[in-house]
Amino acid sequence: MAHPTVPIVVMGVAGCGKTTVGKLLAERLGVPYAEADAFHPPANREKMARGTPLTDDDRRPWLAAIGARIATGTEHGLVVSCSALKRRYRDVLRQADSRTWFLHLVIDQASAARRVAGRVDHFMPASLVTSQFEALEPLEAEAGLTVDATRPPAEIVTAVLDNLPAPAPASPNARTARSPRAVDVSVRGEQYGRRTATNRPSSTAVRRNAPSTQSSGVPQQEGTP
Ligand SMILES: Nc1ncnc2c1ncn2[C@@H]1O[C@H](COP(=O)(O)OP(=O)(O)O)[C@@H](O)[C@H]1O
Ligand SMILES: O=C(O)[C@H](O)[C@@H](O)[C@H](O)[C@H](O)COP(=O)(O)O
Repeated sequence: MAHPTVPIVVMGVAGCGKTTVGKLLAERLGVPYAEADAFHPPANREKMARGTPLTDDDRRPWLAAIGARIATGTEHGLVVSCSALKRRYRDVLRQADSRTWFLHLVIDQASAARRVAGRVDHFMPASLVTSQFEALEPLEAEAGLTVDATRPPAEIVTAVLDNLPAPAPASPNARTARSPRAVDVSVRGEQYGRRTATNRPSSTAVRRNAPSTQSSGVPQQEGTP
């Protein structure tokens, strides 16, 4: 059965697992999944395939298209992958629906490069991973969750399900709905701030981002428990 949610954007640098985790999360929620790569104009994909990073101007139509998809997805829920590397890119997506909630999959550069290099049939070369980290502005004081991307995908999805805000009713006012309330959750048993009865501790390294909190997560190495 479909589990209606706020629009969820799975964000982070290339190779962090946006597609892998996003698809699994959408499946668990029973909501549609949209892949950000499908929204790139062909010129963007060709540029990246040549090993040239995209500029803000290159990303503008891509973000607008993803925003348009978010704006039409409020009724049935949506999980969309989008690197959304800079805060102002995320602002574009929040403008589409102010309830938009971000899952930042945090990964170290070596692991991301290894994953991208190991991927076959994908236009993104590993040489672009450095530029992705240069552009990255981590999710901070924004509605969402920061999770260690080297945890198993199923564990990451469980952490999301544990922390996802209840959706405001889908309505014509959805675009002006308030953002979820600011709450922190524990990180590997350590208390990083307030917790409420609705937030169960999770064994996955997570941080719930919110407008009044700072994130300071330390990503774990691939394969660590
Ligand atoms: N949590 C994870 N643990 C181990 N490997 C992963 C994980 N998430 C993704 N991968 C692998 O890393 C590679 C990149 O994942 P992908 O989902 O394509 O990332 P992105 O969409 O962010 O570029 C793929 O080979 C995928 O199988
Ligand atoms: O903004 C960008 O520079 C690109 O959109 C980039 O962030 C994205 O990562 C590529 O589309 C590769 O796709 P993957 O993230 O799936 O590797």
